[in-house]
Amino acid sequence: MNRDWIATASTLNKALPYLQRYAGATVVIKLGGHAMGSDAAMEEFARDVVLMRQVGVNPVIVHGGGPMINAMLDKLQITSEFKNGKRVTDAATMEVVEMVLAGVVNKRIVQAINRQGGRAIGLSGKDAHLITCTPTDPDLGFVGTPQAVNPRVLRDLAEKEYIPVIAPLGAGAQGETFNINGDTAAGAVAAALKADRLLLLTDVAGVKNAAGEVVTELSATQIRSLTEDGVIAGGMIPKTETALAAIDGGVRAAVILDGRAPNACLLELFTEHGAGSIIRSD
Ligand SMILES: Nc1ncnc2c1ncn2[C@@H]1O[C@H](COP(=O)(O)OP(=O)(O)O)[C@@H](O)[C@H]1O
Ligand SMILES: CC(=O)N[C@@H](CCC(=O)OP(=O)(O)O)C(=O)O
Repeated sequence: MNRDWIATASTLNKALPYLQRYAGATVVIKLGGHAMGSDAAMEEFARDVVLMRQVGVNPVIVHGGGPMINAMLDKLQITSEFKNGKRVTDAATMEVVEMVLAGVVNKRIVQAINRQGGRAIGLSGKDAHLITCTPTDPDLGFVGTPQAVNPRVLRDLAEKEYIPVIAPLGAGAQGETFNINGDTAAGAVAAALKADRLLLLTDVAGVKNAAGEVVTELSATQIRSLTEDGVIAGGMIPKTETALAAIDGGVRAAVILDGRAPNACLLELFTEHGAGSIIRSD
Protein backbone atom coordinates (compact mmCIF):
# COMPACT_ATOMS: atom_id res chain seq x y z
CA MET A 1 0.00 0.00 0.00
CA ASN A 2 1.10 3.58 -0.75
CA ARG A 3 2.94 4.92 2.34
CA ASP A 4 1.36 8.38 1.97
CA TRP A 5 -2.12 6.86 2.38
CA ILE A 6 -1.07 4.98 5.51
CA ALA A 7 0.40 8.22 6.93
CA THR A 8 -2.78 10.13 6.07
CA ALA A 9 -5.00 7.54 7.78
CA SER A 10 -2.75 7.54 10.84
CA THR A 11 -2.80 11.35 11.00
CA LEU A 12 -6.59 11.40 10.90
CA ASN A 13 -6.75 8.72 13.59
CA LYS A 14 -4.42 10.69 15.90
CA ALA A 15 -6.39 13.90 15.32
CA LEU A 16 -9.56 12.47 16.92
CA PRO A 17 -9.04 13.88 20.46
CA TYR A 18 -8.31 17.32 18.99
CA LEU A 19 -11.32 17.18 16.68
CA GLN A 20 -13.45 16.30 19.71
CA ARG A 21 -11.92 19.09 21.78
CA TYR A 22 -12.61 21.77 19.17
CA ALA A 23 -16.06 20.63 18.01
CA GLY A 24 -18.33 23.67 18.46
CA ALA A 25 -15.39 25.93 19.36
CA THR A 26 -15.04 29.48 17.99
CA VAL A 27 -11.64 30.21 16.48
CA VAL A 28 -10.83 33.76 15.36
CA ILE A 29 -8.04 33.85 12.78
CA LYS A 30 -6.20 37.09 11.96
CA LEU A 31 -4.66 36.79 8.49
CA GLY A 32 -2.02 39.53 8.19
CA GLY A 33 -1.08 41.12 4.88
CA HIS A 34 2.41 39.60 5.10
CA ALA A 35 0.95 36.15 5.69
CA MET A 36 -1.22 36.37 2.53
CA GLY A 37 1.04 34.77 0.00
CA SER A 38 0.64 33.33 -3.47
CA ASP A 39 -2.66 32.05 -4.85
CA ALA A 40 -1.49 28.52 -3.98
CA ALA A 41 -0.84 29.54 -0.34
CA MET A 42 -4.23 31.27 -0.17
CA GLU A 43 -5.87 28.12 -1.55
CA GLU A 44 -4.21 26.04 1.15
CA PHE A 45 -5.29 28.50 3.88
CA ALA A 46 -8.85 28.37 2.50
CA ARG A 47 -8.84 24.54 2.58
CA ASP A 48 -7.73 24.60 6.22
CA VAL A 49 -10.58 27.00 7.08
CA VAL A 50 -13.18 24.92 5.22
CA LEU A 51 -11.88 21.76 6.91
CA MET A 52 -12.29 23.44 10.32
CA ARG A 53 -15.89 24.30 9.47
CA GLN A 54 -16.45 20.74 8.21
CA VAL A 55 -15.41 19.27 11.59
CA GLY A 56 -17.67 21.61 13.57
CA VAL A 57 -15.37 24.54 14.39
CA ASN A 58 -16.76 28.06 13.90
CA PRO A 59 -13.95 29.94 12.15
CA VAL A 60 -14.11 33.75 11.98
CA ILE A 61 -11.51 35.45 9.77
CA VAL A 62 -10.31 39.01 10.42
CA HIS A 63 -7.77 40.17 7.85
CA GLY A 64 -5.16 42.89 7.41
CA GLY A 65 -3.70 44.11 4.14
CA GLY A 66 -1.10 46.75 5.06
CA PRO A 67 1.22 45.90 2.12
CA MET A 68 -1.72 46.02 -0.35
CA ILE A 69 -2.78 49.45 1.01
CA ASN A 70 0.82 50.65 0.61
CA ALA A 71 0.89 49.49 -3.01
CA MET A 72 -2.34 51.33 -3.87
CA LEU A 73 -1.26 54.51 -2.05
CA ASP A 74 2.01 54.39 -4.04
CA LYS A 75 0.10 54.07 -7.31
CA LEU A 76 -2.03 57.07 -6.35
CA GLN A 77 1.09 58.93 -5.19
CA ILE A 78 -0.30 59.44 -1.67
CA THR A 79 2.41 59.35 0.99
CA SER A 80 1.72 57.44 4.19
CA GLU A 81 3.49 57.16 7.53
CA PHE A 82 3.15 54.96 10.60
CA LYS A 83 3.27 56.02 14.25
CA ASN A 84 3.61 53.25 16.85
CA GLY A 85 2.66 50.65 14.24
CA LYS A 86 -0.50 52.53 13.16
CA ARG A 87 -1.02 54.27 9.82
CA VAL A 88 -1.66 58.01 10.07
CA THR A 89 -5.00 58.13 8.21
CA ASP A 90 -6.35 61.37 6.71
CA ALA A 91 -9.61 61.48 4.71
CA ALA A 92 -7.96 60.64 1.36
CA THR A 93 -6.00 57.74 2.90
CA MET A 94 -9.16 56.44 4.60
CA GLU A 95 -10.89 56.16 1.22
CA VAL A 96 -8.03 54.08 -0.16
CA VAL A 97 -7.85 51.91 2.99
CA GLU A 98 -11.57 51.13 2.74
CA MET A 99 -11.39 50.48 -1.00
CA VAL A 100 -8.48 48.06 -0.63
CA LEU A 101 -9.50 46.25 2.59
CA ALA A 102 -13.25 45.91 2.03
CA GLY A 103 -12.71 45.48 -1.71
CA VAL A 104 -10.01 43.36 -3.31
CA VAL A 105 -8.41 41.95 -0.16
CA ASN A 106 -11.68 40.90 1.46
CA LYS A 107 -13.06 39.42 -1.75
CA ARG A 108 -9.86 37.50 -2.50
CA ILE A 109 -10.21 35.63 0.81
CA VAL A 110 -13.98 35.17 0.41
CA GLN A 111 -13.55 33.75 -3.06
CA ALA A 112 -10.70 31.43 -2.04
CA ILE A 113 -12.84 29.91 0.76
CA ASN A 114 -15.89 29.61 -1.47
CA ARG A 115 -13.84 27.86 -4.16
CA GLN A 116 -13.02 25.17 -1.58
CA GLY A 117 -16.70 24.58 -0.90
CA GLY A 118 -17.05 26.91 2.10
CA ARG A 119 -19.76 29.56 2.60
CA ALA A 120 -17.68 32.65 3.20
CA ILE A 121 -19.34 36.02 3.53
CA GLY A 122 -17.42 39.30 3.46
CA LEU A 123 -18.15 42.00 6.03
CA SER A 124 -16.43 45.03 7.44
CA GLY A 125 -16.77 46.28 10.99
CA LYS A 126 -19.26 48.82 9.59
CA ASP A 127 -21.79 46.11 8.72
CA ALA A 128 -24.62 45.23 11.13
CA HIS A 129 -23.10 47.45 13.89
CA LEU A 130 -20.27 44.96 14.21
CA ILE A 131 -17.51 47.37 15.37
CA THR A 132 -18.09 50.89 16.73
CA CYS A 133 -15.00 53.03 17.22
CA THR A 134 -13.73 56.18 18.87
CA PRO A 135 -10.64 58.00 17.55
CA THR A 136 -7.43 56.45 18.90
CA ASP A 137 -5.37 59.65 18.95
CA PRO A 138 -5.96 63.02 17.24
CA ASP A 139 -2.48 62.76 15.64
CA LEU A 140 -3.51 59.56 13.82
CA GLY A 141 -6.61 61.00 12.08
CA PHE A 142 -9.21 58.35 11.25
CA VAL A 143 -7.57 55.52 13.19
CA GLY A 144 -10.14 53.94 15.46
CA THR A 145 -10.14 51.97 18.71
CA PRO A 146 -13.03 49.50 19.01
CA GLN A 147 -15.42 50.65 21.77
CA ALA A 148 -18.18 48.14 21.19
CA VAL A 149 -18.35 44.93 19.21
CA ASN A 150 -21.77 43.45 18.54
CA PRO A 151 -21.17 39.77 17.84
CA ARG A 152 -24.81 38.97 17.07
CA VAL A 153 -24.38 38.92 13.31
CA LEU A 154 -21.40 36.56 13.72
CA ARG A 155 -23.42 34.19 15.94
CA ASP A 156 -26.29 34.24 13.43
CA LEU A 157 -23.90 33.49 10.56
CA ALA A 158 -22.16 30.68 12.49
CA GLU A 159 -25.52 29.05 13.14
CA LYS A 160 -26.11 28.86 9.37
CA GLU A 161 -22.53 27.61 8.84
CA TYR A 162 -21.35 30.76 7.08
CA ILE A 163 -17.71 31.76 7.51
CA PRO A 164 -17.44 35.52 8.22
CA VAL A 165 -14.46 37.32 6.66
CA ILE A 166 -14.07 40.73 8.32
CA ALA A 167 -12.19 43.81 7.06
CA PRO A 168 -10.84 45.89 10.00
CA LEU A 169 -12.95 49.04 9.58
CA GLY A 170 -15.28 50.59 12.14
CA ALA A 171 -18.10 53.10 12.29
CA GLY A 172 -17.87 56.30 14.37
CA ALA A 173 -20.69 58.00 16.25
CA GLN A 174 -20.74 60.86 13.71
CA GLY A 175 -20.97 58.55 10.69
CA GLU A 176 -17.19 58.49 10.13
CA THR A 177 -15.30 55.46 8.90
CA PHE A 178 -12.31 54.38 10.99
CA ASN A 179 -9.20 52.40 10.06
CA ILE A 180 -8.44 49.78 12.73
CA ASN A 181 -5.16 47.89 13.04
CA GLY A 182 -5.98 44.32 11.93
CA ASP A 183 -4.59 42.71 15.09
CA THR A 184 -6.61 45.09 17.30
CA ALA A 185 -9.81 44.35 15.35
CA ALA A 186 -9.22 40.57 15.58
CA GLY A 187 -8.62 40.81 19.35
CA ALA A 188 -11.80 42.84 19.88
CA VAL A 189 -13.88 40.38 17.81
CA ALA A 190 -12.35 37.40 19.64
CA ALA A 191 -13.11 38.97 23.04
CA ALA A 192 -16.71 39.78 22.07
CA LEU A 193 -17.21 36.16 20.99
CA LYS A 194 -15.31 34.82 24.05
CA ALA A 195 -13.46 32.74 21.45
CA ASP A 196 -11.69 29.52 22.37
CA ARG A 197 -8.65 30.50 20.31
CA LEU A 198 -7.30 33.64 18.66
CA LEU A 199 -4.73 32.72 15.97
CA LEU A 200 -2.59 35.66 14.83
CA LEU A 201 -0.99 34.57 11.53
CA THR A 202 2.14 36.53 10.63
CA ASP A 203 5.47 36.11 8.84
CA VAL A 204 7.64 34.78 11.68
CA ALA A 205 7.52 31.40 13.44
CA GLY A 206 6.43 32.99 16.73
CA VAL A 207 7.64 35.37 19.43
CA LYS A 208 11.42 35.19 19.69
CA ASN A 209 13.60 35.67 22.80
CA ALA A 210 16.89 37.60 22.94
CA ALA A 211 18.68 34.55 21.54
CA GLY A 212 16.35 34.55 18.53
CA GLU A 213 14.60 31.32 19.57
CA VAL A 214 10.81 31.00 19.36
CA VAL A 215 9.26 30.84 22.84
CA THR A 216 6.49 28.23 22.56
CA GLU A 217 4.59 29.23 25.74
CA LEU A 218 4.49 32.81 27.00
CA SER A 219 2.96 34.36 30.12
CA ALA A 220 1.89 38.01 30.49
CA THR A 221 4.87 38.55 32.79
CA GLN A 222 7.32 37.19 30.19
CA ILE A 223 5.77 39.39 27.48
CA ARG A 224 6.13 42.48 29.67
CA SER A 225 9.79 41.79 30.39
CA LEU A 226 10.64 40.96 26.72
CA THR A 227 8.93 44.22 25.67
CA GLU A 228 10.76 46.27 28.33
CA ASP A 229 14.05 44.79 27.12
CA GLY A 230 13.21 45.77 23.53
CA VAL A 231 13.23 42.12 22.36
CA ILE A 232 9.55 42.35 21.41
CA ALA A 233 9.53 45.33 19.02
CA GLY A 234 7.85 46.86 15.96
CA GLY A 235 4.86 44.97 14.57
CA MET A 236 5.16 42.32 17.30
CA ILE A 237 4.09 44.86 19.96
CA PRO A 238 0.46 45.23 18.76
CA LYS A 239 0.28 41.43 18.41
CA THR A 240 1.37 40.63 21.96
CA GLU A 241 -0.75 43.53 23.32
CA THR A 242 -3.73 42.18 21.39
CA ALA A 243 -3.11 38.67 22.73
CA LEU A 244 -3.04 39.93 26.34
CA ALA A 245 -6.12 42.15 25.88
CA ALA A 246 -8.02 39.27 24.27
CA ILE A 247 -7.21 36.96 27.19
CA ASP A 248 -8.30 39.66 29.65
CA GLY A 249 -11.50 39.90 27.61
CA GLY A 250 -12.28 36.19 28.05
CA VAL A 251 -10.48 34.45 25.14
CA ARG A 252 -9.05 31.11 26.32
CA ALA A 253 -5.69 31.39 24.55
CA ALA A 254 -4.00 33.35 21.77
CA VAL A 255 -1.33 31.96 19.44
CA ILE A 256 1.13 33.93 17.31
CA LEU A 257 2.28 31.74 14.42
CA ASP A 258 3.69 31.73 10.89
CA GLY A 259 0.83 31.94 8.42
CA ARG A 260 3.18 31.10 5.56
CA ALA A 261 3.98 27.65 7.01
CA PRO A 262 1.93 24.89 5.33
CA ASN A 263 -1.32 24.11 7.16
CA ALA A 264 -0.35 26.35 10.08
CA CYS A 265 -3.89 26.49 11.53
CA LEU A 266 -4.41 22.72 11.34
CA LEU A 267 -1.03 22.06 12.90
CA GLU A 268 -1.92 24.33 15.82
CA LEU A 269 -5.43 23.06 16.44
CA PHE A 270 -5.35 19.38 15.53
CA THR A 271 -1.89 18.06 16.37
CA GLU A 272 0.06 17.45 19.53
CA HIS A 273 2.90 19.52 18.11
CA GLY A 274 1.12 22.89 18.02
CA ALA A 275 2.73 25.85 16.27
CA GLY A 276 4.16 29.24 17.18
CA SER A 277 3.87 30.92 20.60
CA ILE A 278 0.82 30.29 22.80
CA ILE A 279 -0.19 32.94 25.34
CA ARG A 280 -2.48 32.04 28.23
CA SER A 281 -3.31 34.04 31.32
CA ASP A 282 -0.74 33.73 34.15
N1 LIG B 1 10.51 39.32 19.56
C1 LIG B 1 10.06 39.22 18.31
N2 LIG B 1 9.76 37.99 17.80
C2 LIG B 1 9.32 37.85 16.54
N3 LIG B 1 9.13 38.89 15.66
C3 LIG B 1 9.42 40.14 16.10
C4 LIG B 1 9.87 40.35 17.44
N4 LIG B 1 10.05 41.69 17.59
C5 LIG B 1 9.74 42.27 16.42
N5 LIG B 1 9.33 41.36 15.50
C6 LIG B 1 8.90 41.67 14.12
O1 LIG B 1 7.48 41.67 14.05
C7 LIG B 1 7.12 41.31 12.70
C8 LIG B 1 5.64 40.92 12.63
O2 LIG B 1 4.82 42.07 12.66
P1 LIG B 1 4.18 42.68 11.30
O3 LIG B 1 5.25 42.84 10.25
O4 LIG B 1 3.39 43.88 11.70
O5 LIG B 1 3.23 41.48 10.88
P2 LIG B 1 1.84 41.37 10.05
O6 LIG B 1 1.98 42.16 8.80
O7 LIG B 1 1.72 39.89 9.85
O8 LIG B 1 0.75 41.90 10.96
C9 LIG B 1 8.09 40.23 12.38
O9 LIG B 1 8.28 40.05 10.99
C10 LIG B 1 9.39 40.71 13.07
O10 LIG B 1 10.18 41.42 12.15
C1 LIG C 1 -4.56 51.68 11.76
C2 LIG C 1 -3.78 50.79 10.83
O1 LIG C 1 -2.57 50.82 10.82
N1 LIG C 1 -4.50 49.98 10.04
C3 LIG C 1 -3.90 49.07 9.12
C4 LIG C 1 -4.99 48.12 8.63
C5 LIG C 1 -4.45 46.93 7.87
C6 LIG C 1 -3.58 46.01 8.71
O2 LIG C 1 -3.57 46.00 9.93
O3 LIG C 1 -2.83 45.18 7.93
P1 LIG C 1 -1.69 44.09 8.39
O4 LIG C 1 -2.32 43.18 9.38
O5 LIG C 1 -1.37 43.43 7.10
O6 LIG C 1 -0.53 44.87 8.96
C7 LIG C 1 -3.26 49.82 7.92
O7 LIG C 1 -3.76 50.87 7.53
O8 LIG C 1 -2.27 49.28 7.37
